Amino acid sequence: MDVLKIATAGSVDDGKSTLIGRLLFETNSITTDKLEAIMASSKKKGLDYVDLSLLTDGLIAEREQGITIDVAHIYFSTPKRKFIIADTPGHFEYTRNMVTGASNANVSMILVDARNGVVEQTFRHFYISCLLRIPNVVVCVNKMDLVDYDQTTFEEIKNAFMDFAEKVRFPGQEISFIPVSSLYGENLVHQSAHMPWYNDAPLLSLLEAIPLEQHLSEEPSRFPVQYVVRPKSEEFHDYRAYAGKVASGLLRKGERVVVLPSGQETTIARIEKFGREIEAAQAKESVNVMLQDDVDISRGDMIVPLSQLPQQSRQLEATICWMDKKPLRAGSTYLLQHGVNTSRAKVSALSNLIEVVTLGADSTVSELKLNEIADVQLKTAKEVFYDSFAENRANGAFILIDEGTNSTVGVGLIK
Ligand SMILES: Nc1nc2c(ncn2[C@@H]2O[C@H](COP(=O)(O)OP(=O)(O)OP(=O)(O)O)[C@@H](O)[C@H]2O)c(=O)[nH]1
Repeated sequence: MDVLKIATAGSVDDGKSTLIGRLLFETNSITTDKLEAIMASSKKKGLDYVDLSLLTDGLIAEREQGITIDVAHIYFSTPKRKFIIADTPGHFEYTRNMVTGASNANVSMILVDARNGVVEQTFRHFYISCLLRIPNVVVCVNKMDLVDYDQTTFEEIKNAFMDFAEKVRFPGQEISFIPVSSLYGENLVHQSAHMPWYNDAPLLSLLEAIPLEQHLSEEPSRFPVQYVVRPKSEEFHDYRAYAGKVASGLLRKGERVVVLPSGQETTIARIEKFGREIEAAQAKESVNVMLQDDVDISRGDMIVPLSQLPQQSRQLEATICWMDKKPLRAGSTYLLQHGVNTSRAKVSALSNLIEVVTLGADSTVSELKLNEIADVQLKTAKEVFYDSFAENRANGAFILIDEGTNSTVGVGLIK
């Protein structure tokens, strides 16, 4: 069964936790003991309904204690599909979590409170969804019960959103709107009786029907080597394979390839998956690759087709989303992690600070503060073999790490 990855976003109190809780409840994804616990705490809080937001809020509390993960992943499934929701807190300063949670999402689900309409945070989340080239955006206009299920309110929000979206969306990006009430479970799994003017599918049906990305296999093929397989046993002493996950494209047996960074040419002799030979491996498949010639390969090297070589440089131009309290300044040095490779990188220039709401760009930038987005130029110590993010999501993104604290401080999308 395929898996749809959803990144959620909204401002504080838009109802994200309630929506996710309700979706889990209505798809029977909550265990009896959890449900009983939620019912008990709802009662204790004096509520006359079951507060399903307690379910995901509980996960967030667990996460905050755990410290190690920024984004909670919530799993559920229907007979048609499996779903993973990356739940990111809605607060302004947590946009960074949204960036890390959303980086390989199929869908960005953006919540809008029907009473407040489109707010700055909505623009920001949509802008980031576009930067990350998330192919589907679903805007849930929530709390429709609090605006008397009014169609005009919904249409106005939709128009305001689209006025902005038309300026930043990329070709092929799908945007849908659904009026919902998460508290009462309307238009989530079942059609709402209160909104007969809305004739499209409820949220779950829409999520079940979203096509998964097919284009990954059409991208240039990139195979980063995760480790070299050389069994110790006598019986296998000639066996040598390179294990990894195809980052993009299609890797074919018999294809002429180049090993980077060494530049040695060879041919793919055999591809194995779970010990069985296959003719080709596609994006996201984990396989062992065997080569015709004895080449020297180590972890972090990349196997690419001779006919589709990536760019190669020590100077990168990228759009950066900054995620650290300490601002980014020109001249600073970071660790740049690109796939399984790392290199030290120095910020040589900063430009075009994006004003997300007005879409203006300030060309004179001295520093980049938390949550800000701008263009940077980087000089790396090692050669980087990259594609532009627009061409190849997997090989066109990197993160910047602060060497002192070892934390991720920025996400870069290569131009
Ligand atoms: N009337 C009404 N209230 C709702 C609806 N959805 C959520 N709420 C209420 O709005 C408040 C905030 O909901 P949450 O689900 O906690 O909001 P959130 O977006 O997860 O908030 P954070 O976790 O702080 O980002 C709660 O009191 C919910 O009961 C809705 O559809 N209708």
